[in-house]
Amino acid sequence: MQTKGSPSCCCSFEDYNLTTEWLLNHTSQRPKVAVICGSGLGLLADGAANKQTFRYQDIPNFPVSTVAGHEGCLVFGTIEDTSCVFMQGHFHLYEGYSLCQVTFPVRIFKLMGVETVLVTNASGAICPDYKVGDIMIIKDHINLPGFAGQHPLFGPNDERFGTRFPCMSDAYSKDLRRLAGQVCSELGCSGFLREGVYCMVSGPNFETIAEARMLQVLGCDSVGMSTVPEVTVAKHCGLRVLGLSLITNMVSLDYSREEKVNHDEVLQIGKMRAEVLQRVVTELISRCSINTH
Ligand SMILES: O=P(O)(O)O[C@H]1O[C@H](CO)[C@@H](O)[C@H]1O
Ligand code: HPA
Repeated sequence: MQTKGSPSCCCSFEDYNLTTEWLLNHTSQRPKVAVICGSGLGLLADGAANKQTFRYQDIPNFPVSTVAGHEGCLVFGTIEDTSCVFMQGHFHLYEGYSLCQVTFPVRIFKLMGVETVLVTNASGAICPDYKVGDIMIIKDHINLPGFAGQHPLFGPNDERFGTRFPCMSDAYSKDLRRLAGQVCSELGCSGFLREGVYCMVSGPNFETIAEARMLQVLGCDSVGMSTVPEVTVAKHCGLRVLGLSLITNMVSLDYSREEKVNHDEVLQIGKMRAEVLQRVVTELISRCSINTH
């Protein structure tokens, strides 16, 4: 496999197979649900039992995490009867990885037998009604880097994973969104629960005010630097997807606003909401298997 910075797909089917075989030989878990933990949200794995952890650097072909708040561990475990795998830390374009590398784990999960992917992230609110600490069920997304030619499915299509032209109008499972809404209200989160449109930007800088205003005009409710590539690849290979975004900051839409966003603040809000998010994720997973596609 090529290293950082490749423009289009740099992973062959053999690369995916080798990593899958390695993992299947090193764990007896056969996960049905994968959870991708966003910035500061690695604690989501704490709800699992019978945990077995691998550091990314020890897994053949796996990229490594380079950003604070991303532990860089793959954790297998069980929640009730459901076997799961948690990515404590995911990868970003701004780290210098190609989108093929960013999405590499998703295809590994598919080959391991995963059926459902739960993506989580930290994002900034564009919608002025949102508040810091809100949990947003992702209803839809805008792939801004994709418009500029940065797309994880660029290059020859491998039909073993999916079709050349995947449909994205139902990227986020309606059933799972409904279930997430139910679980959140049962756990007392209705007061800070939202549903909205997430927009991916490449980062690593946070938005200028003019950019933020543009995103608002485009219909975005929140903005972040991840998730969309993983969801696109997951949907391409037939996985069902649920996305939860934690609103960690308000994006400045106004030149008179003095606050400046920074990554430490993002991680701090992650810590503040980690426990409640963990309960939501654990409950969702325990109910996932009894809910069909
Ligand atoms: O999307 P995740 O990785 O959760 O994190 C978000 O927070 C980081 C910026 O603080 C960026 O990585 C952005 O994408
Ligand atoms: N912008 C982009 N990415 C982010 C933000 C933001 O305000 N907050 C967390 N990730």
